[in-house]
Amino acid sequence: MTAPAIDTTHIPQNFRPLMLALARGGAALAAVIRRGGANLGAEVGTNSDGDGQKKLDVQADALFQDALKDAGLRWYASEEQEDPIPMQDQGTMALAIDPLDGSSNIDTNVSIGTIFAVYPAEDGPAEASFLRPARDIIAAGYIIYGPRCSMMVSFGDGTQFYTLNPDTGCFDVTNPRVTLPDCSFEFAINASNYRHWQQPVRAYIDDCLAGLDGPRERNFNMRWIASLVAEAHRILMRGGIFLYPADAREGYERGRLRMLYECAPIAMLIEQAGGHATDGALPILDATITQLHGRTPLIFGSPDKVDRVAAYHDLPESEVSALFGNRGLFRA
Ligand SMILES: O=P(O)(O)OC[C@H]1O[C@](O)(COP(=O)(O)O)[C@@H](O)[C@@H]1O
Ligand SMILES: [Mg+2]
Ligand SMILES: [Mg+2]
Repeated sequence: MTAPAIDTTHIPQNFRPLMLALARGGAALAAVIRRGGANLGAEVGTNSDGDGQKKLDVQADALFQDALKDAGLRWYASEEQEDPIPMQDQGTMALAIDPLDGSSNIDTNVSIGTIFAVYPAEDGPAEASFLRPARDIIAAGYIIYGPRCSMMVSFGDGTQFYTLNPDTGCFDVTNPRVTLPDCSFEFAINASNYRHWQQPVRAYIDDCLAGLDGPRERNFNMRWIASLVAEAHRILMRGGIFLYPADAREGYERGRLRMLYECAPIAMLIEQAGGHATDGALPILDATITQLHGRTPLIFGSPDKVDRVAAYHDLPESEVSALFGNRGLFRA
């Protein structure tokens, strides 16, 4: 007897067909990535949002669309497709997916991933299933293709952690309930955009960079992988904070990351593990999704760190502009 694609012990019954299909798709994509070659990182076009599409972006999209064809989905919405694809007339769920996240890392053999969000399918056009309060999300997850292939998934009752066993092809349970630890003083942000950031974000990063000599009175370390899945995985493993804020570049007024299939699912995984995820001020999941490919600023990680960023947004301009000001009075 062949092993199932994922240990379903902790997976609610109604999600099992979907999770088995996603696990089969993830294991198949992991094998493609492991094999490499075949110009997987070659630019082959642009998606609806004007982003360059790599060969592996397109291949991953086709692979998941095929893997999910009998998984009980009514709609499949992808970063790589302008409009949602109808799947099964009787499907009860609608899935949004970033089939390949971190695609600038394909050629460099750095961790990349897949992110997915699941909503109940509603009657009417596809938009009725996807354009809605983000809190309507019923499941979220990512698969990380790194030195190990792992999956994090939440069905609204904690965040579950699985790792693919390459000998059996099954995602085994690594931890059925992940708690975001708070033992890290690492921040992740693309610091090359410093001059484009708004003042509260600059003030937050200035204070981290000042280390022992600044208001935080401790040294910080920095990471930037340019792969949201890999950053989220590190933060779920050991804490810290990630920021992709809005900035002054044209087209970045709402940051870079997409609400439907990047930010909302990562926010659910982080919240369900005890962390916070905001747009700088408000929880990501308290927002309404208004566009299929719409963006939002995203800040997530350990609650005290994320809340500190929100507090900086509430400070008067004079306070965030001053080098340190009275910001040492914040304790977190
Ligand atoms: O190059 P930048 O601006 O730092 O952006 C990096 C971000 O872009 C992304 O790669 C976007 O995802 P895609 O690869 O799915 O387009 C994120 O994973 C990452 O956080
Ligand atoms: Mg992405
Ligand atoms: Mg992508």
